[in-house]
Amino acid sequence: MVAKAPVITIDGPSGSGKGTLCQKLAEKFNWHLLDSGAIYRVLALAALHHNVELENEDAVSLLAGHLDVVFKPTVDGVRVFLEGEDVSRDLRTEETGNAASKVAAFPRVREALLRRQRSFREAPGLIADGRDMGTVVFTDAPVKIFLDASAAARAERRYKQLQVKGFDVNIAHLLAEIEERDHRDRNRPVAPLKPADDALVIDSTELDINQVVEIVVDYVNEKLNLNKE
Ligand SMILES: Nc1ncnc2c1ncn2[C@@H]1O[C@H](COP(=O)(O)OP(=O)(O)O)[C@@H](O)[C@H]1O
Ligand SMILES: Nc1ccn([C@H]2C[C@H](O)[C@@H](COP(=O)(O)OP(=O)(O)O)O2)c(=O)n1
Repeated sequence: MVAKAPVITIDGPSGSGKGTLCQKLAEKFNWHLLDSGAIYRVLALAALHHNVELENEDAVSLLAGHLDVVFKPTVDGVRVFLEGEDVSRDLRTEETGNAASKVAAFPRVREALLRRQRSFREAPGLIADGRDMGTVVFTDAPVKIFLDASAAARAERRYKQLQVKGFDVNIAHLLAEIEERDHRDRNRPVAPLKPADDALVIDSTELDINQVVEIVVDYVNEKLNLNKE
């Protein structure tokens, strides 16, 4: 039997730094990258484009099974196309994040997206970013990380990030949205946001991104014996 490619799962709440960490790990190890949140975000946009109500589980799971999404790496990062249209900018708003969190609460939607997410697992390895990467999608991953930070720190990070991108944002509003999304993601009955039993939990509230990367790279090297070949 051919051994499956290794996976490093990075789960955690919004603004904890998952995307930034995953990008750096993918570059360092030259592994593939799965941004599972982007798939839920694209699905939410598809529902809006097709006038499908976010509360309609039947219709949204049907859309999930037929989602026409393409991730195109460019020099400025990955661009995302929904049915041929570049939706990269719409994808990153808090409204889209919130809508994604709503459709992601449906069990049949999650089921419909499982195979698509697992298809990203290819040699030499995969860095998987999300909420349930270590608990549901890649339970056999040899390295699992749960990245956390206080809600206030995460709202401030998101505020700066969106401001730089030219979005008109309000920090109190962002904090309220992050708390609402956390609550929904952590309390849904299927695949709730929580650390896997075998995950290393890192609280990044007082750490900068380079410190987080260093902790994770040391842990990966130890777990996968990358330095001992
Ligand atoms: N440890 C950290 N300290 C300060 N800022 C961070 C840290 N990690 C990430 N950031 C910044 O916070 C913002 C949100 O990070 P991101 O990786 O998009 O989080 P997530 O994918 O978990 O939502 C980005 O602008 C990123 O540069
Ligand atoms: N594996 C995943 C990834 C995202 N989701 C849902 C829940 C999240 O609130 C939304 C958006 O996720 P995303 O990772 O893009 O959001 P952040 O960048 O962390 O703000 O999608 C999920 O349920 N399971």
